[in-house]
Amino acid sequence: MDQKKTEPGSSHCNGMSQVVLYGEFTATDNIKVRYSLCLTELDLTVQKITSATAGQSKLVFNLRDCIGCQAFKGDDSTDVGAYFSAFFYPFKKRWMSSGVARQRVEQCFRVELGQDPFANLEEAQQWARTINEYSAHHRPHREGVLYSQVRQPCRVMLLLNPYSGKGQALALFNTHIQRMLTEAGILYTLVITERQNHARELVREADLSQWDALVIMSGDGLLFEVVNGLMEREDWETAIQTPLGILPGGSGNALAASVHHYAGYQPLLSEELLLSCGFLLCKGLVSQMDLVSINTSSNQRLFSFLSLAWGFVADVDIESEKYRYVGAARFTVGTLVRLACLRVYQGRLAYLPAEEAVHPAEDTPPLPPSAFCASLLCQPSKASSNQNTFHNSCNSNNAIKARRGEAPAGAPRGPRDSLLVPLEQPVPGDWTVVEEEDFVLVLAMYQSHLSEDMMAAPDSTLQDGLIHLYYIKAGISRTALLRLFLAMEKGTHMACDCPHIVYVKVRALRLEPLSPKGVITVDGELLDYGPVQAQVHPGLARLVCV
Ligand SMILES: Nc1ncnc2c1ncn2[C@@H]1O[C@H](COP(=O)(O)OP(=O)(O)OP(=O)(O)O)[C@@H](O)[C@H]1O
Repeated sequence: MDQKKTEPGSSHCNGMSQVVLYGEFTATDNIKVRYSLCLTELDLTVQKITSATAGQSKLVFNLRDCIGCQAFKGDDSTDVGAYFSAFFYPFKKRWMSSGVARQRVEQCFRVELGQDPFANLEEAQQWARTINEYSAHHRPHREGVLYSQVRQPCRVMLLLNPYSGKGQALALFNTHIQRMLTEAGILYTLVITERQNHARELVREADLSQWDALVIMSGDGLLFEVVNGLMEREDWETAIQTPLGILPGGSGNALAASVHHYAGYQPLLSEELLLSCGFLLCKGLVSQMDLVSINTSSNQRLFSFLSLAWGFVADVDIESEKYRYVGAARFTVGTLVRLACLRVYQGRLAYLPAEEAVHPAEDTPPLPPSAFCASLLCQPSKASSNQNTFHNSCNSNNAIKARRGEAPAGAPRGPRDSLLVPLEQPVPGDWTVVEEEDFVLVLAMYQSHLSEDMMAAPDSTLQDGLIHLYYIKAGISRTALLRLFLAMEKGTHMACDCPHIVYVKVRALRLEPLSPKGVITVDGELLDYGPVQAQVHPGLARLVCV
């Protein structure tokens, strides 16, 4: 919101863009207070014109900051006037601290052109309609990013994990998000998850034609469930195109922080980040998002939107679960604890450098269900050779389905991993095999943030078709490692000139841990420990963002 002085009695707008609507209305609580309103394609200028206050500052609201405008009749049936309210969330200086954050500003006016209540309501509706129309026009121009708009009026399934973060997601929804959705005219159904995998099962079976977006208010773990639930559907190709939205309610909130960062805003934490993500959701712009397929030797195939981690980062993520009550600070506590007992992890790492790869988008036709089954699921499992009845019947059912050209029940589907060969075979010749076998961590990122305050991959964007691979070689001192993690807050860790950290942009990778025990995480969730390989699939999903 800008504040500009104007000449007494002046009623013209900024003079920069064409005036779309002009009108004079009163305050809602005092009809003696009059305002002139001037709407252009870019902003709404509000100026008090009451004689006693003439010459006061005028307020200019940028329509880019507007999430909605509504017209309505007053509660009093004898009132012939009508009303309209516009809802803005401009960046404003924080109270008692530096920096800016989005803050809510409502502008409500009373319309009384004459004694005809219908004419008054029509005028209010015209203002609301026009403000909504021009607010929706604003689309950022970012190279290589194509935005579309969520269908209007928008119907959203909002999935909320009540136990995520410090267990306050529902309270935060009630205090911060509910009102915003109403202001933006978004129709939503709130689903509170009851158990692990509830969201995954729900989206696997849901009639997606009922929803224009699936929004997750939780940590990254619940979105991971939703992505994989969508990819397990027979119609995965269209299902995964359902726009996804993220509202930070967890402790990591890496995707939410990344989305906020991609919009070009200063870093925000906690409720301020939530308000920013709520605002982006209400604006409803959608862009493509890369997914990475993760394949394990235990025949797991998963789709990941955030990260694959082994070593220090994965250990901190899992071990710090017990400090959940401190919220986002759990990672700091976990990092300090693990630093105190720093470990070296043995393994082999290989990758396909980005410049070597044929762009996977040009080379990834959908995987025929039978081909997938042949390559991954129908290999005899240890369980089946142990005469496990459930697995035997399951495998034979799957084999029958494979012969019929159907995918096995519950099997992840998705595009073919054209850059990968089976884990039992050596990596292709154009891959780079890392010489070292002793690591402190391996971290593959495909979003900028690892948590709200850790910008692990500052160069990453939503749809760059890249995996940003970092590894830290053994031999790094505790102090140097701590310095790297502190620099990660601003994404300046590569400027630390640490000889132990390596960063490469890749399209696929393989990791074979040699240490008998360890932790591998995907999007912060535990993966079966063992050899794993991954390939990026550019723009496979869609995300509400700017
Ligand atoms: N009602 C529930 N009860 C128990 N677990 C749940 C429930 N709903 C979801 N989950 C699971 O809880 C796990 C953690 O969820 P989520 O990632 O949303 O929160 P978080 O761990 O606090 O956040 P972050 O990933 O940002 O740290 C996920 O594996 C999810 O499947």
